[in-house]
Parts: sequence; C-alpha cells; structure tokens
Amino acid sequence: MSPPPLLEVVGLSRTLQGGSSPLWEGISFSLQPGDVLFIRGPSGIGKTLLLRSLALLDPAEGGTLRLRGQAPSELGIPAWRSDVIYVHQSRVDFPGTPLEFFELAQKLAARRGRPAGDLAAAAAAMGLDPSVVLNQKWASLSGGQAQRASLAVAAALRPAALLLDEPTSACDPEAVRAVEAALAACGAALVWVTHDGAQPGRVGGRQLELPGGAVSAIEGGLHPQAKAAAAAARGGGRQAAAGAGPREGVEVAIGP
Ligand SMILES: Nc1ncnc2c1ncn2[C@@H]1O[C@H](COP(=O)(O)OP(=O)(O)OP(=O)(O)O)[C@@H](O)[C@H]1O
Repeated sequence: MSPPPLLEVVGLSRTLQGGSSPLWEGISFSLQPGDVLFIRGPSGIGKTLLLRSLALLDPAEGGTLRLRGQAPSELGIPAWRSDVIYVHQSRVDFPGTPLEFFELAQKLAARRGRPAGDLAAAAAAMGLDPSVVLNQKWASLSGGQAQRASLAVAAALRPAALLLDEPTSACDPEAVRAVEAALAACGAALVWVTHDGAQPGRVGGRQLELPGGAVSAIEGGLHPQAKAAAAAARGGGRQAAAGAGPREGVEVAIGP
C-alpha cells in the first residue's frame, strides 16, 4: 500500500458569518514534500482564509484535513501547527530579534525532538546578511528584510508544509528571485498565495483557482537540477521552511 499524501485536503468549505453562500467549497488537493501549489483568485475571495484554515487558525466548516494520514484531532493542534506553518501576509513586529524568535520557537513543547534547522543558511538563501539581520530588532528591519527574516525563521523550523501569504509582496525584484529559489528548494510542501501573475510560471508546480477550486499544472518553473543543487547545498534531506510564532494559541504560525 502506498503511503498517504503529506497533506491531504478533501472537500473543504467556508461560509462567512451571515453569508448566504459559501466563500469557497469543495476544495480538494493533496501535496507531497517539495510540491508547490499556488492559490490564485481576486482580492477578497478567501485566499487568506483558506491558508488559515489549513493551519487550523480559522475554522473551515466542511471537509477533512490529514497530515501523513492523521486528522488534526489525532495529531493535536500544537503538533499540527508546528508542522503546517502559516506565514502572515503583512509585517509583524515581534519583540526582540529574529534569532531570539527562532530560539524561542524551538523550545515549544510541540517541537521537542525535532532537528534544529540552520537559520543563518536560510536567511542567506533569502538574500539577507544573517550576521546583521538576525540580530537586529524586528522593528528596525525594513519591510523586505522583515518579510524575508520571517520566511527564513519559518524555513529553518523545517515544517512539513509552509502556508505562504504573498511572501514576496515587500521584496524588490532581486530579493523576489532569491526568495522564490530558496522556498522552492526548502523541501517543505508549499501552499503559496500570490498576486504576481508571473510568479507561478517562474516557480512551477500547480495552481488552484478560487472560488471554483480547479487545480491545474503550471507551465515552466525552476529547473529541477537547480532545485536539486540547492537541496544538496543545504545538506540534503527534508529541510527548512516556515516560521514560528511562539505565542499562546498560535503555536508556530508566523504572524497573527
Ligand atoms: N477572520 C475572519 N472572519 C470573518 N471574515 C473574515 C475573516 N478574515 C477575512 N474575512 C472576510 O473574508 C473574505 C475573504 O478575506 P481574505 O482575506 O481571505 O481574502 P483574500 O482573497 O486573501 O484577499 P486579498 O487578496 O485582498 O488578500 C473577506 O470578505 C474578508 O472581509
């Protein structure tokens, strides 16, 4: 028997309070390690809510979620959130520095026994100078630095899946390319919301259109050899991704 998918989503639906019809329904897809699924759709259609539902931060009222064959109720919410990490769309100024944040996140009970990732390498892959940016207060980082530092923390926590809400919205074109390559090579399954129409074609994978939920393959994408080389440079194996928000109730989501 073949192993279950890494992340399996079947028939997920969401209706806003007071709404007469679902925002989206019948959302189904499955992901294996390293897969990329872009979420596309107009503003307000519910892309963020879908990511938050996958992270158990916002309730979907229909459908099922499974991580390596286990439902959230079997795995427990903290364990789910330490392996399926949501990185918030907008800047979040946490107290302290990115390095302190990462160290705090590593101490969460749900992370005990998990191997530590290499935060400096993840930051460098995103085009940051780790010795500077990781030791600076979040509040003093530029928007693009803070966004990439969040992604580097997330990546270095080595989740199974990263839920990325417009992860390059604050980056200049050079940084966008670095982040795309770093995320594509990080080893986690990626669910990636973007408004950049060219981004799916640069990264590759599949895309899901809201509200209908149709999933299609994307033409193009990063060359598999480039991804393999980046993975080898990292030391191979399952790697980096996803941020941790060591706050009560959020566990390891990066952001509120
Ligand atoms: N926590 C929430 N509870 C109830 N309704 C919400 C919540 N968050 C967002 N909404 C509403 O749900 C709808 C979808 O919002 P969402 O942020 O998911 O859209 P989006 O597709 O990500 O938009 P954008 O592309 O502009 O970021 C909007 O009408 C929004 O007002």
